[in-house]
Amino acid sequence: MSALSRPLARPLAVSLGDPAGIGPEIITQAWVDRAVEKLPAFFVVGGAQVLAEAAKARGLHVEIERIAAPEQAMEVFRTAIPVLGSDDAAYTPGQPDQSGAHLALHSLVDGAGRTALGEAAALVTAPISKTDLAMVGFTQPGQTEFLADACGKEREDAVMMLAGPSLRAVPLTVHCALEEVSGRLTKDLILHRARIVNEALKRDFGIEKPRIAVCGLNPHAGENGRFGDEEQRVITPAVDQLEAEGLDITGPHPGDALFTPRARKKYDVALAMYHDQALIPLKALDFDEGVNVTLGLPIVRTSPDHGTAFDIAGKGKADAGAMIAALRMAGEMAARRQAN
Ligand SMILES: NC(=O)c1ccc[n+]([C@@H]2O[C@H](COP(=O)([O-])OP(=O)(O)OC[C@H]3O[C@@H](n4cnc5c(N)ncnc54)[C@H](O)[C@@H]3O)[C@@H](O)[C@H]2O)c1
Ligand SMILES: N[C@H](C(=O)O)[C@H](O)COP(=O)(O)O
Repeated sequence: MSALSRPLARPLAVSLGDPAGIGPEIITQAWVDRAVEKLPAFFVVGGAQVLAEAAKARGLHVEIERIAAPEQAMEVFRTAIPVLGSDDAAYTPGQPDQSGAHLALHSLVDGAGRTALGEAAALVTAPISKTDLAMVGFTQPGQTEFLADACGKEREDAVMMLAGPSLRAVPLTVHCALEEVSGRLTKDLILHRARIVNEALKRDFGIEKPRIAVCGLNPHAGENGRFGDEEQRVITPAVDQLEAEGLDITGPHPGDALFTPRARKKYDVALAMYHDQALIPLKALDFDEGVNVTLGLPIVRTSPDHGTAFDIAGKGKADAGAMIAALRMAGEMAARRQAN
């Protein structure tokens, strides 16, 4: 048995996400599919009643068992969904409220804390609503920044990557208004995040020499300065420096041309300049299998690429594929770290 196929010594922690979203139903679906999908053992932090009702609404027959400590999940997972902690809320699919937001926040905080303490092999977060969490005291733009804070890292160190079967893409700037992107895009930011991506693809994905392709910001990568100068002023100097450091990196490439099927064969990851430049191609290609993974942290964290989907919650329509992919990827990354 290779080190990577050895079972994980600890379970994954799964945070519930907003209980009014599709998180609870796709978690229960993933548990039902655990054997077919060969998923590692996981426990959910809080929400036993929410999970039971979400499963029922989806027509799933699941057992739910409260556990007192994460290690109990390894055994319990075979026969029931292990749930740690007694936090709960009413199940009101599609109708988020403050008590649900409190539950989502507690689940995230506790799951992250336990993973950082080594009680779980990785953290898999179900989707939260940033708007609703902000109403109960969540101050960060998203879970990525929350986890940087929780792990005692700088915000710049936590790098969002979206990964699916067809593409890996990193937005170098993330949750900010489009008009702020140019100002936030500095040479230092590109250098810092590209180095983190390079190391993480080696360490967590086993890619010996990652091939990195960098997008321009402007149409046609600026068309030699006719449509903007960020390529000449900021992006090209950063790419040149990274190349001189020994990274296998090219660009800036026109952002549209970089996502054609032919171009995608030539790199392992695309560095995009802003959120939608990375997430539109990823979600267009791989929505039902896309994973949001945070690079650069001491813990492994993944999440499905979609949001709370309040419009379909509780209706039996939510596809659990991205959650299953997030659980699988977290298990593989944790196994790789366990082996090294
Ligand atoms: N990982 C996360 O925590 C995460 C990711 C993205 C968005 N969000 C949050 O979710 C909320 C809603 O965001 P949004 O509307 O932009 O995106 P969304 O992904 O929730 O929904 C977009 C569309 O895709 C559909 N959809 C989403 N997931 C699906 C699934 N598994 N199966 C079938 N259809 C699915 C929805 O019904 C909707 O029509 C926002 O508050 C946002 O901040 C959270
Ligand atoms: N930008 C992410 C997406 O659309 O998939 C999403 O908002 C999640 O971000 P956090 O993981 O930082 O919450």
